[in-house]
Amino acid sequence: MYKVLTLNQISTIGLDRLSPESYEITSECTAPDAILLRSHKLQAEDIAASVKAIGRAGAGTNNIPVAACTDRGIPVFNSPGANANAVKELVIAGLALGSRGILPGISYVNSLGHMDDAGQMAKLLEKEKKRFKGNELAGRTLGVVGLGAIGSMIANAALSLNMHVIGYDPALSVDAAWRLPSSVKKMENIHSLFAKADYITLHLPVLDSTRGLVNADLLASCKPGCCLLNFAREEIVDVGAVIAALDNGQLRQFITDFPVPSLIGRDDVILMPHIGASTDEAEDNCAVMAADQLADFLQNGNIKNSVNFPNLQLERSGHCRLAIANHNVPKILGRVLSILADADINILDMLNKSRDEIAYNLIDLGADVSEGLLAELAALEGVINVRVIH
Ligand SMILES: NC(=O)c1ccc[n+]([C@@H]2O[C@H](COP(=O)([O-])OP(=O)(O)OC[C@H]3O[C@@H](n4cnc5c(N)ncnc54)[C@H](O)[C@@H]3O)[C@@H](O)[C@H]2O)c1
Ligand SMILES: O=C(O)CC[C@@H](O)C(=O)O
Repeated sequence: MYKVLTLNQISTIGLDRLSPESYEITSECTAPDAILLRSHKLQAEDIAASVKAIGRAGAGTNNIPVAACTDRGIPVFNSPGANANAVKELVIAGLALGSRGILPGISYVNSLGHMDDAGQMAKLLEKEKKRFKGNELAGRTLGVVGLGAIGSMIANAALSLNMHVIGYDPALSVDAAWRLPSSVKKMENIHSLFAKADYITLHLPVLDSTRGLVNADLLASCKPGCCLLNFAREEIVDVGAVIAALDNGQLRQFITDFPVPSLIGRDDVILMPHIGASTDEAEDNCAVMAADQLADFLQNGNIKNSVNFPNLQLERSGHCRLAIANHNVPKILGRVLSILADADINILDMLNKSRDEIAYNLIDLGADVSEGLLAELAALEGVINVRVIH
């Protein structure tokens, strides 16, 4: 029986993938085998020694101490693309809110509760509606920073709204490049994207290299009157610099899913409570993906969509499987194999892959391994953890 600790509310459609015969799902547990979470800020010291894997039902993993997990040989999984459509739809809504007087228009109408004559109200609205005029998106240029799962969907949607789309992504994957229509113009650097776009939308992860990326220097290069949308992460944008750019007219509007107190109460800011992925569909998709990945790791040692371990899948064969995480240095696998050979244990299949400083091995054996042999493998220099899976 595996114990899975949930640290946020996870869709039941996802949790139902973990059958009650094999899994106990609990929101309180001192020795879980795995943790399943959404945006809960997880501290390294709160990850019990029993934890073998962490599943993030969502895209961003900046709420998880990934480096500490890697050191401890714990794979961290996310659910890439599973909530991309939800974010895309909210960004399209953001573009509409940023181009038309929708929110002030609604507030104005709601302020007329004291009127009881429909004819008079209609007359007043016809007189006042010029205050809420906007511009169309068609013909404007949208700059998309980060052309992954979300950015590429938004680029496609904006093209279908007859916008011009330019994009910047210095680490674009081959798969993401295939998803992008050729009419999306790739920019050489982020400054030229900021200089050309009427609307700029951010869809990149927060990393050491992207923290504070949108700063006073970058904002100084944007087209005066530009509208900036941040549905990526708070830390990517220097809010003080955004407020200064709004005050001096460089930016016309800031629309974000990450409110902070200094942004509240401004007419040129639209704030949402981190609801980019808050749809039934996205929550179900993310939970299903995260639960399936955790189950395949716990039951088979397979790894798919980990942010710190190599992807690795091997059909099951033989009597049992060893899953070994080790530091990515020479000779460790050789030593493991020689211990197995000395114990007369036949290897039926195996796979070994590395990613940065970590290596991971799946080894299918023709016979069971004793506790003593497992301890011998675990004690090898460079081995981080060893698991036998029956
Ligand atoms: N508001 C929300 O609720 C919500 C929901 C989902 C994701 N997100 C955020 O959006 C981010 C993107 O999600 P995704 O699913 O598209 O991820 P993704 O991994 O598919 O795409 C991210 C893209 O950003 C690119 N990138 C990395 N560094 C960059 C840089 N310096 N400049 C430009 N591009 C860069 C990567 O190459 C990649 O193509 C997530 O990391 C998360 O922080 C927010
Ligand atoms: O879980 C959420 O509600 C938000 C998730 C989102 O920020 C993500 O990075 O996928």
